[in-house]
Amino acid sequence: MLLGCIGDDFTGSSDLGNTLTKAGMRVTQYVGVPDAPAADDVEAGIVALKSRSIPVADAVAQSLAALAWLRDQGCRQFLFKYCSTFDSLPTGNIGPVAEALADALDARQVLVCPAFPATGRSVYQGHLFVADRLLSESGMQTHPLTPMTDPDIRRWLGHQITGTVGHIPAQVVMQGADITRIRMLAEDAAGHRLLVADAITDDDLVTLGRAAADLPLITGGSGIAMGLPENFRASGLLSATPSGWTGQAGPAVILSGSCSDATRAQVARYADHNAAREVTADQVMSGAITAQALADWALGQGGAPLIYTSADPAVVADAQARCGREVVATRIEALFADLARALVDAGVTRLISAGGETSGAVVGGLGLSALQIGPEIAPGVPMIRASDRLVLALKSGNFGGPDFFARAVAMMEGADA
Ligand SMILES: Nc1ncnc2c1ncn2[C@@H]1O[C@H](COP(=O)(O)OP(=O)(O)O)[C@@H](O)[C@H]1O
Ligand SMILES: O=C(O)[C@@H](O)C(=O)COP(=O)(O)O
Repeated sequence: MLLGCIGDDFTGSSDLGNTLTKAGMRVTQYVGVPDAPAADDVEAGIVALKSRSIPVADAVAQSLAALAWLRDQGCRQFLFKYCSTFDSLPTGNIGPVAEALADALDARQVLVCPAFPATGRSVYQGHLFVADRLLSESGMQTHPLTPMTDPDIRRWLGHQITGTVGHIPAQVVMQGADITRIRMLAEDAAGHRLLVADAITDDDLVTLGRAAADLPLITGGSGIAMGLPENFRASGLLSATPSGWTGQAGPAVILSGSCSDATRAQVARYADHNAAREVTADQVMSGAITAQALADWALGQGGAPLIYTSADPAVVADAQARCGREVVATRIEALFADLARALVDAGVTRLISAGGETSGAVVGGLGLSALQIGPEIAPGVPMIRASDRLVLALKSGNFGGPDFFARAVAMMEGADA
């Protein structure tokens, strides 16, 4: 294994897997820290954690355990993947995990770059944009778990870390990898270890990847990985043969716990023409609905039914105010975990899950350990083979076009979308 990656959620990890696979690496995504060695042919291993919204100390401990396992697999470089919308609280986990990994690796210059231009995320003057909106006006300011109310990534990260934050401006990145490296050294000399890097285009990300060829630790969204495979290829370290992929026939079900604007639009579009069942937070909290009852409903429908808790920000806020943010989230996620297990036990072979925390619960509920990353359904969302009879898609809340669910159902069967 060459590149060792730690993802702070499951959709994010598969997004990273997608970037690395498209750039020609053989990628496996692991569900938590494995207790056995990796297969010999894995070139990039991604340990997917569910550490985005857990207490800081737990996120640090789990990330260090993942790092230790990846080091044991012989990795030469490490990447910490978080969300392209920098999902974290001001007291949150990205900074402390990055600092702990940097300490463990003795890393002096650590890039921090959530940019992912293919999905509209760019970083300019240290500020994160989603398309033409600042992060704090993009819808992310009402995220159920990590409301992003400040678009200045340097300031947000500064709340989280013990050290100081440096900056690599776009004007530097655009001058190429050598000038970028010189700026990184200057930031290091000024005492900054975590360096927020601007990136507006894929070319900027490739430049940053080239500039980071010798760095032990890189952090960011999946975009920051774009330039890394080429560094390994240029050193003659990558195998030329891509791994094969086949689709999966059989029953399909869609589960959606994401409340993002994009997912709610996808839910509305899909529900217009397909069997769809909404589950409310109150039904989950009161126990009025069970996973088995929902599985029975889904299995009785034709086509690929959708079960969703996705709701408007006001509805979510109301449930959280009455029951507590974490309690509601935990109960809904537990329902999705039980539901996923019941569906797969009953013969479902294609499962699509929308939402990072939701997908973590789904994959956890299925008791999976290693996932093969396949072709892309939409930017940031690959198909994933979980076993010889189960194919998954783990969709980030914000990703995919309005017809994502129908497209995923078709592509996962092996049909053209
Ligand atoms: N109706 C609802 N009320 C309150 N919380 C909800 C509701 N539906 C989903 N949630 C919770 O909101 C969170 C959504 O996060 P996630 O699945 O990561 O989606 P995203 O990818 O959009 O961030 C989950 O913890 C989920 O359980
Ligand atoms: O970087 C991204 O935007 C995604 O890969 C990601 O991390 C997904 O997180 P969710 O939006 O919570 O699904």
